[in-house]
Amino acid sequence: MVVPDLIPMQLAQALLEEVTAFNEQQFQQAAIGREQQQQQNPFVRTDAIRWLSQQSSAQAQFLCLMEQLRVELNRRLFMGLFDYECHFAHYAPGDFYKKHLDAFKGKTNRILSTVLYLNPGWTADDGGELLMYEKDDKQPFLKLTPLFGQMVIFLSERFPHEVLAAKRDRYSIAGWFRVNNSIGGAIDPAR
Ligand SMILES: O=C(O)CCC(=O)C(=O)O
Ligand SMILES: [Fe+2]
Repeated sequence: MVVPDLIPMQLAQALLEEVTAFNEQQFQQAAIGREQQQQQNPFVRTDAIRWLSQQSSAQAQFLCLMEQLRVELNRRLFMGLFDYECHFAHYAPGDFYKKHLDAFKGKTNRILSTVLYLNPGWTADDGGELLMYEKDDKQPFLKLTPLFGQMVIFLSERFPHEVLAAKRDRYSIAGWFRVNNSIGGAIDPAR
């Protein structure tokens, strides 16, 4: 699902101002894999991330809206979503994220992926598209320009996707609605 304006434009603007004001030390190099198996792999992805928290009113407002969406998805679609985690992402010119799934069946608590784009004045010529694939297809069924304020929402286990390199700095908030897999003393999600 692609939604052009899920959140108020003023809030998207405030989030953009925050993400562009962070310096390099306030980002971390993005990794792949879960918890202890986490590793950095510059052949797979080269973006930098920073997890959202209640540290600013814009972040708190965004998390609050996503909480409302979680409750509504559970109410109307019985998705059993337990929580939501998300991070800012900065792709410098040339950065990419190769084709991947956000979750693997039976090995995940991530159910629904969301990406909010924070790139005013982005044109087709800037690159940085999100390519979405059906299972084993070689050709994407969707090539999405990361337009300001636009959010894409998709099933984490279902759609492989990739981020093409861009000519400009590319900003977004990537997030995941998760289920609670805690069982027999093993707490999952961890936090
Ligand atoms: O930024 C995007 O368009 C997608 C990012 C992504 O696939 C991820 O962070 O898992
Ligand atoms: Fe992804």
